[in-house]
Amino acid sequence: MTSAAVSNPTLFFNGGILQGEGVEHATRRIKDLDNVFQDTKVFGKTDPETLVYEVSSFLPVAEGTPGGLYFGLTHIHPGKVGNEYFMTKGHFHALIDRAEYYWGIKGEGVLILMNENREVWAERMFPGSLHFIPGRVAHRVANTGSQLLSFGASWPADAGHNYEEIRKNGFARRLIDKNGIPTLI
Ligand SMILES: O=P(O)(O)OC[C@H]1O[C@H](O)[C@H](O)[C@@H](O)[C@@H]1O
Ligand SMILES: [Fe+2]
Repeated sequence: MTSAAVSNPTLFFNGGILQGEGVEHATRRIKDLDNVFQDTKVFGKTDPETLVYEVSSFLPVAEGTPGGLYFGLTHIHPGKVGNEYFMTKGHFHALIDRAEYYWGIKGEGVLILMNENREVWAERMFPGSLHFIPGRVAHRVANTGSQLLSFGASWPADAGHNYEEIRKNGFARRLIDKNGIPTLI
């Protein structure tokens, strides 16, 4: 029981699923990830319907609203295309100076970052890890474990996504499984 002034939250994540009014769900399958993985031969032979990651997001204001804040929960399935881990497309923000937080909730992964000079670095992601992604830095997450990787995200509503740059030129380094060890090459 709660008093009139103390209500239940309208959003919650239960067992990793973001629920509430206005929550949107999206899936990314192999067929949606053209130009993401290096091994095009193995990619072409992979079932196009294979689920790679799922994103649920709460977008309370219209995209582009200054001062608005978005929330996302992403689940990346374990798997590889050749020796490269399942990962997100990755993007710069359309308003490139906008920053973002990611944080690890479940599983093991690596956050891959790249600045505008195409310098790449990476941070280990695990339950409780917190990642501040400054503006002007592209970001992508790979699931390096054998379980689902779940992470949260929060970013400004006017940040937008610039996928084109990464789709065309990729990241300057790739994270591969080298004898069982996640390695940036
Ligand atoms: O957009 P991607 O690069 O595919 O990454 C997947 C998603 O990860 C996080 O949840 C981000 O905050 C979302 O904005 C993004 O859409
Ligand atoms: Fe982002």
